[in-house]
Amino acid sequence: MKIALLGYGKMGKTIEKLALEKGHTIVYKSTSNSEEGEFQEAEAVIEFSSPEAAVDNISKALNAGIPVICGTTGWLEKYDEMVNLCEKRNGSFISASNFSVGVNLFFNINEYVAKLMETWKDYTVSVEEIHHLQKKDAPSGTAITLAEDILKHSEKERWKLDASDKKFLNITAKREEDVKGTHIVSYDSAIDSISIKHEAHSREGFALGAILAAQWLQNKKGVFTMKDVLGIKN
Ligand SMILES: NC(=O)C1=CN([C@@H]2O[C@H](COP(=O)(O)OP(=O)(O)OC[C@H]3O[C@@H](n4cnc5c(N)ncnc54)[C@H](OP(=O)(O)O)[C@@H]3O)[C@@H](O)[C@H]2O)C=CC1
Ligand SMILES: O=C(O)C1=N[C@H](C(=O)O)C[C@H](O)C1
Repeated sequence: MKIALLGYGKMGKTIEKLALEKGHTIVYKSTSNSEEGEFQEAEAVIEFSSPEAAVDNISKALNAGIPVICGTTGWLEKYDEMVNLCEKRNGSFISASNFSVGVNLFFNINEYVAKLMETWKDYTVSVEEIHHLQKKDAPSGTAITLAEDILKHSEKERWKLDASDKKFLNITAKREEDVKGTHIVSYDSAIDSISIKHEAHSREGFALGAILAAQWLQNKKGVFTMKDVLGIKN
């Protein structure tokens, strides 16, 4: 597969290394605004850049008729706009807050636990995420996905970063040296606590998932999720 990397930082470089090991070719890589024509020969665009750059990059790739895998977080208020553009262009698009297999399994575990805990009102649910010091967005995209899945089974109004009011689902975001990505969902009562945790040991899981998604998307049209790629059912 001929891959264009829009965003060539920590993730772009990890994807390049693993893609080359798997026999793919990197035909283009960029750390700034691109013109559509520059990556026209790519069979997949893999976009891991910044919240400010993602929409422009995705739009250019969809307009160029190239399947897009987007891992960038922090731009989701424009997600529907990108879905509409993909449909208009008869394109192919997958965006995920987290491409690792482990986290996508964890999403299902989270929903299962949320359903189970729905009737046990003595427990207060909260989400905590810990990432490296360079991360630009907070809370993480993964924490937002976890919170939104919990909210389907909760009376909380919505999630909120550093919420003290019990009507909100509290998300805490911590930044520590070199943490690749840790997410903890806790249910606390006066008597005890229950928690589930996912901890990434490297960025390879995210990168492998993005390459897998790019391969899976070849010759498919539409907007898909990582659950489609992995065949995970709710
Ligand atoms: N969905 C998932 O599984 C995962 C998602 N992420 C997300 O991916 C994104 C990138 O993460 P990470 O690689 O760690 O971040 P980095 O900061 O290490 O890399 C981002 C790269 O994007 C470049 N960039 C900035 N503007 C543009 C632009 N207009 N076009 C192309 N590239 C641009 C930056 O260049 P410069 O340094 O010159 O500014 C940099 O090379 C983040 O949003 C992060 O949250 C991260 C891991 C997993
Ligand atoms: O910025 C990161 O590093 C990560 N970002 C994603 C997120 O915001 O959830 C995924 C992963 O946790 C690493």
